[in-house]
Amino acid sequence: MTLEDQRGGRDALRDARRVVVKVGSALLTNDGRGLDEAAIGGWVDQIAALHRRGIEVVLVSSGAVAAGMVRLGWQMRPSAVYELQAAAAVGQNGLTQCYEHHFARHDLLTAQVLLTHDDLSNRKRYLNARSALRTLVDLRVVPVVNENDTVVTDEIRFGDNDTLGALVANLLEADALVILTDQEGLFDADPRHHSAARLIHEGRADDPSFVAMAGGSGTLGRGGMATKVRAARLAARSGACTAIASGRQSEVLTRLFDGERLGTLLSPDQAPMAARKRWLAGQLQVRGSLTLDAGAVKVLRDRGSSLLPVGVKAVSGSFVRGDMVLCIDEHGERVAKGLVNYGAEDARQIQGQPSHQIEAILGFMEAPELIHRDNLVVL
Ligand SMILES: Nc1ncnc2c1ncn2[C@@H]1O[C@H](COP(=O)(O)OP(=O)(O)O)[C@@H](O)[C@H]1O
Ligand SMILES: N[C@@H](CCC(=O)OP(=O)(O)O)C(=O)O
Repeated sequence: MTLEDQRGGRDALRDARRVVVKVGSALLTNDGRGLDEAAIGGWVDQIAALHRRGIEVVLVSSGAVAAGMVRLGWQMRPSAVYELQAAAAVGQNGLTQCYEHHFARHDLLTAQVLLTHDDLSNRKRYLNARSALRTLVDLRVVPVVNENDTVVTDEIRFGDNDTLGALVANLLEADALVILTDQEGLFDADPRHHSAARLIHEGRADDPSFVAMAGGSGTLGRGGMATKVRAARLAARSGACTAIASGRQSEVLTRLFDGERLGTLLSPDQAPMAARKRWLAGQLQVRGSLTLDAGAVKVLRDRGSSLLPVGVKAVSGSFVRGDMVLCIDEHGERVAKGLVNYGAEDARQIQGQPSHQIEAILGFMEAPELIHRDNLVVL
């Protein structure tokens, strides 16, 4: 990797506007039990500082099981999935309270968002989660995301919130994913077992040699570095770079976003916008098509605008909200592809109408656009 590449990678963090910060269990708990409230307060202070700089932050936080164990008076982390789920359900309240308390010191509101991996692969729920998170972020609220542990089993068993962090970065097309853990970053071997292990400073997210270096966790049943490297690959698909760093380093977040060379930075192999568009285009099968009038074709192509119902002349196919549809011009030529906000029946009713009429026609309004520009790829 050239010096130029290294600088470029760190610049991506310095220029980031929307970021996902994932705080792992290994870090949140001192000894695998209970929350390290003072440390949480420190990360909250840094996130608040990023907020003041105008950076939008979504937090993905583990720690529910650990907090629940303390509340229930359990000394040992249970191995039965149903007990882990019970602990997570009890502990999630403590986790939420802790974040709420610390963010309130900075006059910031938090929102609890519990998701499963399935929510993010189902198209409709994907769009719902996306619009809810975006609205929260626009309202300057800090979403605190965790796995919905009472309805999943695999994730709680493998303790992997790294993947969830990457999926949220994809969902929001974040510029960066920061994974805070108990190690300084990715080493060329597990530093717990190899004292001579060396820190990887920068690399490509899809470099296969990193997968070989990354081992499991020190603690039974957690993802370790392997899930972090995989998360970096996943995040790169929508153009996000991933930083893996120690949450114990002072001012780690603010320093990373100042462009300081901390931890490991894994970058996408494509320019973020190209990666983002390719990711969107490759998402799904096309389920239908919208025929656009000449004015809509022009604003989509020239200005990258959203598609409003007023610019649609015909709707074909049967699709539901969240499906991918093709936009064509009046001669049948392909113009764009995107995730549609309304199902085919509703789209037929609102085609050609101004957005302020949507509610009167359908009795509800999901969004003023038929396809939001962020969900649209011009072909
Ligand atoms: N190559 C590696 N570099 C750094 N840490 C590694 C590596 N391979 C395995 N690990 C282990 O991964 C652990 C961090 O993962 P994990 O315990 O799942 O943390 P978290 O709860 O923050 O997700 C480290 O404590 C370390 O023992
Ligand atoms: N969702 C669970 C476990 C998630 C978890 O531990 O993930 P990780 O931080 O990646 O090791 C919790 O909040 O305790």
